[in-house]
Amino acid sequence: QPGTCSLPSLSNSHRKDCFSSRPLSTMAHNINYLGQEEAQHIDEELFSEYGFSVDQLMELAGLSCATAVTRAYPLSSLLKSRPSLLVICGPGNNGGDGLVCARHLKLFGYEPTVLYPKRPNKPLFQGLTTQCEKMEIPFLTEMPEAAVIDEAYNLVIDAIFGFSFKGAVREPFGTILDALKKTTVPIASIDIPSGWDVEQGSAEGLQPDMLISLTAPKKSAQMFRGRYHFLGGRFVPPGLERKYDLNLPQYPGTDCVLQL
Ligand SMILES: NC(=O)C1=CN([C@@H]2O[C@H](COP(=O)(O)OP(=O)(O)OC[C@H]3O[C@@H](n4cnc5c(N)ncnc54)[C@H](O)[C@@H]3O)[C@@H](O)[C@H]2O)[C@@H](O)CC1
Ligand SMILES: [K+]
Repeated sequence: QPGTCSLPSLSNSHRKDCFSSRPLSTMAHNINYLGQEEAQHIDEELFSEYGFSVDQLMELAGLSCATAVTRAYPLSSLLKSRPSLLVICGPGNNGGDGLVCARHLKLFGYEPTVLYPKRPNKPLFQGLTTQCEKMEIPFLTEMPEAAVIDEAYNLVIDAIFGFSFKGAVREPFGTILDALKKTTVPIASIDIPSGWDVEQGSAEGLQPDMLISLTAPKKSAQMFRGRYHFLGGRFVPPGLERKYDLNLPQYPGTDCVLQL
């Protein structure tokens, strides 16, 4: 039931139930869940051997995320009178995906607001920020408290950390993740639920309602217990898919996302 706001139960028994009842499509497909290094190697090869640029893939990744959000939380299903969303962007490429996603969601009729506390001093991210500003997307200067988020937004998009996250969370993101853990509005995580170990996940971490895996799911996606798991980033060349034995399911028609 798209758009309802109850969070999934987190009990261990529930976890097992969910795991064994994963949709047949994913199990039958035997998708290769990537380790952290594998994901980083694929990333490097896309640029070095396959001739892509970062901004090209980021655009496709962010568009996939925005499209997946429209599938799981269509405008008509949102509970608040305004279609408000909070997009929280981190300091790396996952944050860049978030900025692209925010821009497309605005074009799709949503009202995103962005929090972007650590901005890399690189033309790519400066350009993406300018594009959002020109799209009249407001930027917050500080993280709202959990109660304020619950009051103001229908959904939080977590674009804080992706597959390069390692170690203990450094500020200001520790405070941001703590506030997010207290919110009750659904969270949609881009690529990895932020703060999760890329391979092991995190039982005490965020429990997003939605996960959008890009290129291929990472190992921690097996611990995802939310309602919606989508695959996006439909740009993998066949040679790369064979080399890493990705065994990706087929995207329907011309779609840029696939629900797993
Ligand atoms: N190859 C692919 O498939 C693509 C990947 N893209 C995105 O790129 C992401 C990976 O991007 P990056 O490699 O830039 O890395 P991330 O965006 O995962 O994060 C790296 C940033 O987080 C910081 N960081 C890492 N650990 C931290 C910690 N413990 N506390 C605080 N800060 C920490 C790093 O200093 C760095 O600034 C993917 O998850 C995906 O979202 C897309 O943009 C394009 C296609
Ligand atoms: K994330």
